[in-house]
Amino acid sequence: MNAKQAAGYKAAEWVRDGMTVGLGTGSTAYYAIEKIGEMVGKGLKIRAIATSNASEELAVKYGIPLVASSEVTRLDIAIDGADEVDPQMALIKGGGGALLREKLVAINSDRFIVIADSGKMVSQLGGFKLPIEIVPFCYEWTLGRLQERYKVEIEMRQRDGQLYVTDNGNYIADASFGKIVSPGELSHELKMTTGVVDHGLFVDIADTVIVGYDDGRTEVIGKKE
Ligand SMILES: O=C(CO)[C@H](O)[C@H](O)COP(=O)(O)O
Repeated sequence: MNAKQAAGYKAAEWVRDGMTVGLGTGSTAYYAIEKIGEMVGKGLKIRAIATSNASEELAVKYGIPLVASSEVTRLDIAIDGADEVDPQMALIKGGGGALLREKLVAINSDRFIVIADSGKMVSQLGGFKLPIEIVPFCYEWTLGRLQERYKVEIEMRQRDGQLYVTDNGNYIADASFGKIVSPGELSHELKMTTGVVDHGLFVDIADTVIVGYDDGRTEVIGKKE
């Protein structure tokens, strides 16, 4: 068992009969979805909302019943990966481009469990490029305003030589902050920038972090039991 698998499988222990579950995106969330699928196969009764088209496909593959957002007011639990986790459980997410749906699902869940291999734990956020989701209309102006304001390298994410397009039809700009001194302030400021839809800073959202290690051990850190 690898570190991501250990964390993903451990998180599935919090999923109980009758719950509505948010399914994250990425290679760590993959293992949680796989395990939950196995539990559903053995009779667990849940409904789920996926944070990306890719995770929705996985849920279908593993036989996890999906529910429309119109039928749900709140989720019981959401389980998702992260690119960086600091000691206050603030996160950088969005390496896989799903940050907007991930944040929507996380903030509408009674419990948000982050699953991460130990390499994601950092003393200060910012080593990983911060993904910022921006609208395609006049995106060059939004990019320019961000570069002017923060004076750090910010580049448009590309895939196959084209601008990367999110599941929501937006673009992503990746910002190399290096060190983020005040994640809360930056989060608020970015959110106030016209043209920015959302960004990958998740501050005061995570309830629990499950850290996975290469030897298969896990460590549970958190505000909630
Ligand atoms: O935020 C995400 C996707 O938008 C992922 O959760 C994050 O990038 C971590 O991915 P992985 O588990 O593959 O390392």
